[in-house]
Amino acid sequence: MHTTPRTLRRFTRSMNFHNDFNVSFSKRGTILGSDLRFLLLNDINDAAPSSWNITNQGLSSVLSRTFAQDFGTSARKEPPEPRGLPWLGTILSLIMSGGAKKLHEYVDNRHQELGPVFRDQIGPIEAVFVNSPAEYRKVLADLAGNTPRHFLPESWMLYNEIRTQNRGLLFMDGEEWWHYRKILNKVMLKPAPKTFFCGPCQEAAENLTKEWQRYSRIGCVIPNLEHQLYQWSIEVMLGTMIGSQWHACEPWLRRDIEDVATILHQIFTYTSRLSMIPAKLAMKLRLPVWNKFVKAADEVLDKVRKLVPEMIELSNNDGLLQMILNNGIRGDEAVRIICDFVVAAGDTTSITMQWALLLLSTHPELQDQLFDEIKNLPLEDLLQHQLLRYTWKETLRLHPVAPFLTRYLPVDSIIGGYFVPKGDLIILSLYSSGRDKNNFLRPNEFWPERWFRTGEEDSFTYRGVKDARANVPFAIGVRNCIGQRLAETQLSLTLAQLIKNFKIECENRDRIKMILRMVSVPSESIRLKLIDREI
Ligand code: HEM
Repeated sequence: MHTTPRTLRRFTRSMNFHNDFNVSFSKRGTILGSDLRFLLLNDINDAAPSSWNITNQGLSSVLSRTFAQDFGTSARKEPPEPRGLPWLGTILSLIMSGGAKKLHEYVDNRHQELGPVFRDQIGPIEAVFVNSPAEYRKVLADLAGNTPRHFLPESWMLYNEIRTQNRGLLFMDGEEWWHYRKILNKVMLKPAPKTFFCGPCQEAAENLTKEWQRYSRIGCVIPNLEHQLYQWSIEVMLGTMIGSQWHACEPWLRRDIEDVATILHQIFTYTSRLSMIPAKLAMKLRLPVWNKFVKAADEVLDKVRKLVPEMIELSNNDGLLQMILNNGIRGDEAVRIICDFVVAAGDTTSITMQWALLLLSTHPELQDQLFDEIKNLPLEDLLQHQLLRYTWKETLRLHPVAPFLTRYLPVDSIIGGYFVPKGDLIILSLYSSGRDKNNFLRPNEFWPERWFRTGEEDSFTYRGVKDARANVPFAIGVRNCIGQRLAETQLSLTLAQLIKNFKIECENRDRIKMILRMVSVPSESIRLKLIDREI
């Protein structure tokens, strides 16, 4: 029998288990199994008061109690594992099922074979995969701790290291992350920001519509759809930063928007290619893809770094940028945070919009219904329009931009009845839970109306949803998406604007599949055709 690293690790784990785990029953943390900051964020959408300092000691006692409760009723069981080869794990099975671009399907099949929790080693990455709505909340909100840590692409970590770059929220950890996150929660996740997101989002929606009318009028397919939507999402991000002055300075910044969109697009392509090779090896071998990645990352960060002071000059007090500065984030700190906003916003909203347009093209009757219901609504009412919201919500269920959410757990835990030692990587399989018949009726169907509720406020049911917790495309807990409100506003207003002006068709919709290139993207360029609506 081979003694694989995995066998050794298991042995070590079993030896350490009783020593490592400190079951303490401190009186701190009275809300058992819940992260206090999470409750605060999700109930009132605000940050914790700065005086409220939850210590790690307090946290570990809360977590210890959660664990102790679970552990009291569960025997210590290891998650099931597929058969793999020593050192390589199951990477060959993944390659045979289509490679990294089909990882979501590979993982889905494994869940069907091994259940909602399993452990796998895919090449250098070993993780516990979880597909269980009840466990999602537990992992993201309870077990991940006060300053959750997530997995980051090795290529980006290495880049930051060789360039000694300090980066924004996405790359921060611990108390540093919480310091900035608290401030940004206040500015970006309070209910009010919707109103200051509205102007730039609507302006970008109108610009996109005007641009696309050029193609609808001559009856041709929208050229470079992917690139145009990258530009649209960067325009929204910069517009939100600048505020009401945006309209006046947008023409000056148009060239910058185009440049940033082009480079960002390249970065995602290179990052995704690098995810197949150890980044250090790619760097040592000076592979062209590594060199191109570094050049593109240098260019985009440099460009945004130069743009920020210009934007500060141009902006009014009502832009996100001034709000960030007024709340005490200054100079280089603001620059690095904004750089990462631009990077994080670039692909997420643009790719979600591509999927939404593709799905709408298969449902002309839904387009007509939406058109009739929204054509005369003012902006604020558009944001409240349920079917419009459910359209992008349903899009994200079927095509979550981030099909896997990741957390490193700070304490030994029980997940789905299985023991998971602290420090292990947990991967939540959103793609699988979004298409699971246990969670959704007719799970593979695009059916936005499924989200309509019936019954009383405290005992409602959904038309086609059995377990709404299975759909968390922006994550939940303290480390959820900081751009969620902005993305929601942007998606609702732009979809509304496009539906009001066009009938949406697609020439190649039957050929398009979902593949992974870091995020979930269409397998080929969508050939979108727009027909002007008679208003
Ligand atoms: C459809 C659009 C979007 C989706 C589905 C999405 C999804 C997510 C998810 C799932 C996370 C959490 C990652 C984790 O749990 O580790 C996240 C984090 C983040 N998102 Fe978004 N996002 C979207 C749009 C945006 C936009 C427009 C921005 C611009 C401000 C943004 C900025 C960020 C940042 C900075 C983080 C890191 C937060 C932190 O670590 O504290 N996102 N996003």
